[in-house]
Amino acid sequence: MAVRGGIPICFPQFGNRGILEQHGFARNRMWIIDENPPPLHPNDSKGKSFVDLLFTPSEEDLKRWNHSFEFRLRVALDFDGYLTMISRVRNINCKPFSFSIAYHTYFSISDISEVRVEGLETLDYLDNLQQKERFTEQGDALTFESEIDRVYLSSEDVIAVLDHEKKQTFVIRKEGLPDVVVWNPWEKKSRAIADLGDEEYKQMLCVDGAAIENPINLKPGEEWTGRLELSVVAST
Ligand SMILES: O=P(O)(O)OC[C@H]1O[C@@H](O)[C@H](O)[C@@H](O)[C@@H]1O
Repeated sequence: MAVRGGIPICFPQFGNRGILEQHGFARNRMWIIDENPPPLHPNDSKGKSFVDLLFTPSEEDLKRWNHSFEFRLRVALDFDGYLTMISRVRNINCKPFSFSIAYHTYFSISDISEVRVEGLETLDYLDNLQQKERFTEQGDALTFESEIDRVYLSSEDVIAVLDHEKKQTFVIRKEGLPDVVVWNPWEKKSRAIADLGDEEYKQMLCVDGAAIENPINLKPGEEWTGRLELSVVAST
């Protein structure tokens, strides 16, 4: 089962890079509201509407991935339309563990042929369509003419998804998330995905802030923080 839209959290595994189900279990679990989370910086609350969520592994999860953790997620929206998602993962066990994470962000776009992505030029990437082999991107912004499923490595922290037809640009700002996944299933794979209409690939593009190539290591008691901020600006 997958969540086909919004921003599913892939954790503690990305894709099939591990022993767990595709993209890990966090996206298919119930998170609870965290009434009293450890404080964040005051700027993360000021002028924002937000909710704090908490996910801890069930007995069943622990049988398959034997690491106790607390995953806190703040989802905040401010008056200017900035959406911020702050993840805090704490190791509450007595042994270290490592994990991967991706904010699997589905952007709604006018038409895949009208969109380009800036910020990934000249980077190395792992191509999931070619056994995760490593390639280097050319100097141009990314445009789309066929299926794409890549993990771009160690990018700058600002990526832009420009939509010519809608005359708008999604701006992705990320911290603690060095990698960027770009995914569009295109026509053939869309037909095989039960919860995606045959033509819906044209109106979607996933661009995820992620930490995949180098998993994050947490010693007992340590906490990792990652943040993703999305905004939409008018463009020509
Ligand atoms: O169908 P799922 O599990 O939501 O995954 C969708 C896609 O997610 C992408 O992030 C992966 O790179 C693709 O390989 C995968 O097909």
